[in-house]
Amino acid sequence: MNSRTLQEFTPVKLADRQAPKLSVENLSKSYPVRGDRHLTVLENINLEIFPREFTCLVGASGCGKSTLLNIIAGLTPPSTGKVLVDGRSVTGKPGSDRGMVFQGYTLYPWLTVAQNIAFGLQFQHMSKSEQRDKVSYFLNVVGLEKFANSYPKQLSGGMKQRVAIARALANEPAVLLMDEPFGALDAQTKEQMQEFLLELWSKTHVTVLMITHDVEEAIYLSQRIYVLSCRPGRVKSEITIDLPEHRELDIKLAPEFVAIKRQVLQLMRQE
Ligand SMILES: Nc1ncnc2c1ncn2[C@@H]1O[C@H](COP(=O)(O)OP(=O)(O)OP(=O)(O)O)[C@@H](O)[C@H]1O
Repeated sequence: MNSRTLQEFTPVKLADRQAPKLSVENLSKSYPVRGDRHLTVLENINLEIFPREFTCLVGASGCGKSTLLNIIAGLTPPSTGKVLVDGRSVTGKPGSDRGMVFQGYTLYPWLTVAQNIAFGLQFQHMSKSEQRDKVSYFLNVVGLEKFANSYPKQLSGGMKQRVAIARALANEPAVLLMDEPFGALDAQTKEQMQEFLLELWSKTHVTVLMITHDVEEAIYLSQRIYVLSCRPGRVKSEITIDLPEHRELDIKLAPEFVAIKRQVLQLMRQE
């Protein structure tokens, strides 16, 4: 395989931060409402996401999280401000720089698991054998080798999201954007997927920006959390999650975890 392998990724301590991988600068979004009035959904948002960091954006329902992620992905235009990946302004749909995983299952039902993962690769200059190598590599990464020839309808919800994550990772995005990827899963599968995602991140150290309204999920997965205020959505607080990088699910019961959860919930309740 020509592309880098997962083993080549090594974690970077927050203290050794490089230039941000993704920045959002002075971004606002308004929608026209009746007459000549406007509804401001996002106001003057500034974010920096650093290489190999897992960052979550939390906020109450309706505060503009999906709108912000869709703007970063290029699916919705901002009213003002800009989004930069590696210092370059980005426009247009998600591509090789920004991979996207949505809450709903977005696999192509007529394609097998392997074909779904390969989907984006056909648009890259890559030979068939390179594509095959890459697909089997990412099938292995998400633990679905035995399901390569299955169709999405034969998979559970958690497995479908693993395929969606593998498809996004196969394009080697600079940043992986995730919009409530486990929102549709039952509580037990959700925890299994959180464990899976954290393990995957510790192997790949891919740069992730994920939105969720589940505070526990955000703390468990992230190194840093941005808390959004509501109406309009503004960055209310930035919290560094000072927990060990290797986390078991039981950490959710640890006093230091509960203290961070209390802090974040209090910030959200003040809305
Ligand atoms: N196309 C649109 N036109 C007008 N208002 C919109 C449009 N899209 C979103 N909004 C408004 O923007 C606000 C933020 O919506 P958004 O879906 O981004 O919030 P959210 O934080 O992701 O919510 P949730 O957690 O419930 O998914 C809402 O008040 C919504 O009604």
